[in-house]
Amino acid sequence: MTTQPKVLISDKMDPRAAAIFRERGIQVDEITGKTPEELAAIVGDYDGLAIRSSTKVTPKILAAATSLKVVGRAGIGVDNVDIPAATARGVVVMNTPFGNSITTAEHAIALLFALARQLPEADASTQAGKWEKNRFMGVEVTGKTLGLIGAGNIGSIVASRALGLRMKVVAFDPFLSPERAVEIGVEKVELDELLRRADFITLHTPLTDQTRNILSRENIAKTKKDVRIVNCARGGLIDEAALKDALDSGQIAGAALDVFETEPATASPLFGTPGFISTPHLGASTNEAQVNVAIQVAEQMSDFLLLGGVTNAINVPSLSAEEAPRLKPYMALAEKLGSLVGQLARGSIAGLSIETEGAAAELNMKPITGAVLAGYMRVHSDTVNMVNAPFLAKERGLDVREVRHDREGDYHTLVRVTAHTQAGDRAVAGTLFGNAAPRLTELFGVKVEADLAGDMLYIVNEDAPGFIGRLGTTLGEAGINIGTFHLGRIDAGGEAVLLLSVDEPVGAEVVARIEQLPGVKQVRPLKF
Ligand SMILES: NC(=O)c1ccc[n+]([C@@H]2O[C@H](COP(=O)([O-])OP(=O)(O)OC[C@H]3O[C@@H](n4cnc5c(N)ncnc54)[C@H](O)[C@@H]3O)[C@@H](O)[C@H]2O)c1
Ligand SMILES: O=C(O)[C@H](O)COP(=O)(O)O
Repeated sequence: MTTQPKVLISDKMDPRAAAIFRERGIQVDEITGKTPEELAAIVGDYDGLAIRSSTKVTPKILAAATSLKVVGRAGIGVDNVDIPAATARGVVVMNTPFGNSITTAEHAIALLFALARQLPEADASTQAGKWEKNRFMGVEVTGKTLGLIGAGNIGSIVASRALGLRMKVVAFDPFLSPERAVEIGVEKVELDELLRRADFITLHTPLTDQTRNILSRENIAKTKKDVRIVNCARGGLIDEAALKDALDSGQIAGAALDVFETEPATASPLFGTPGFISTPHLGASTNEAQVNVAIQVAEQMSDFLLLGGVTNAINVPSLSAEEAPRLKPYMALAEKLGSLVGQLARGSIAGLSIETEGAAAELNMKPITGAVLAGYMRVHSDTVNMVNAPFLAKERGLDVREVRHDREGDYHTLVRVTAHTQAGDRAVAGTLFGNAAPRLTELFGVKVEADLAGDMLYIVNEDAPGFIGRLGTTLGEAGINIGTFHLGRIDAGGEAVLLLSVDEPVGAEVVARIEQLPGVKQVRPLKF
């Protein structure tokens, strides 16, 4: 007799989630508001953990969750889940990528109006018995320019609403294709131009290494005087101290934050600053959105626990039980190649071609393509997964081609990913050693043999004597240990490509020092 799976709902969720679990024969407990220690003490009993943003699924919680098979996030952001730790423990992490997008976009628009007309201050003043009609002079939004940082699901909905308000929308998003920009009615611009032109700025990116502090002190200083800023995405996208200084100095006219660097934000230097508005991470808090995400997460988790079906998983591909063992190493290879292309991309990529050769050509290509796209797009968005990556690629106008070759090549099995850019085609390829271990074999026309794992460093330099010694000294002086070293070149004395694995990330300062070495053309830290 099979035992009934057990799910713990550890954050406040619409009751429909628990009802669905029960209807499907899953035991469910709703225990919310626990400290990490209290959660660690009880989580070991459960096969599934259903959460929103309050529960932090840390390595400690995962270590205590000895029966856990799936974490279901009723919402979008999974930055409260340690994905590598969950993956290492074989725990599937799934989210509901679209259920609360409209609601969050509407909150951004609500905050935009609240800033434009100083609604919270006017309300407080009126209810305090003052009738300060002359104190609150607002601005119209009609005809104003909205700067959208991040034009994904939520950003594009915000754009549609802003266009309806007769605003002009300019967007900065490296993944936004020119065609998609036209489709959603925005003008694609670089960040500096957005900062210079926008009367209102709204942020809709995940928090990644690239987006952290995207509104830094330096960038806030580049904004148009009297700009108004809205953040309903993630704390950490804006330098909060710099925001406070810009409000105090009058550089910016207002700022509305739904999300904070540290949450719950029960104290902040921003509180009480004139022109500052805040809400306690309410972006997704409407009845409609909470019903959507609760139903969706409970259905997805039940399908997984009862039937093995995988939908909207962040860390595993959707696969049938028969295909899984053969495809698994290929998907690891494909994801690494996609990630390599994404991390080394310069400028906009119009399309990707994915080719298979030898044994790989006999397999179902869809999961391989999904893994390439997930690796490629995850560099910029932690919400991309195997299931939604192909959909998002299509939506954003990325031309994806799959080619299966019958020919025999140098390797018994090969996957090649070619990025089509304005500057030409750039290809990377890899094979499986022992049918299991992913190995890079070709990097932009240069033959290499390298694992893609952990922290790495990519360097292009002029092939000349003495360089490797100077590079070793520079890394050594920075206390960075080299793990493996792979060198490839087309011709002696021409251009050489180096791929190093290093024991710790190479920071911006060390990268700058390497860039100063004679003959160096490009340096890029990579992470796999
Ligand atoms: N406040 C809330 O309650 C609430 C609710 C839902 C979602 N969110 C957050 O909103 C954010 C956006 O969600 P989404 O569903 O639109 O995600 P999404 O993945 O659909 O869109 C994110 C967009 O950001 C872009 N992007 C990535 N890196 C960028 C960079 N360096 N510069 C500019 N753009 C970049 C991506 O290309 C993508 O188009 C997420 O962080 C999510 O967690 C907050
Ligand atoms: O990423 C999300 O979906 C939002 O931040 C919503 O978070 P919440 O579920 O805690 O409201």
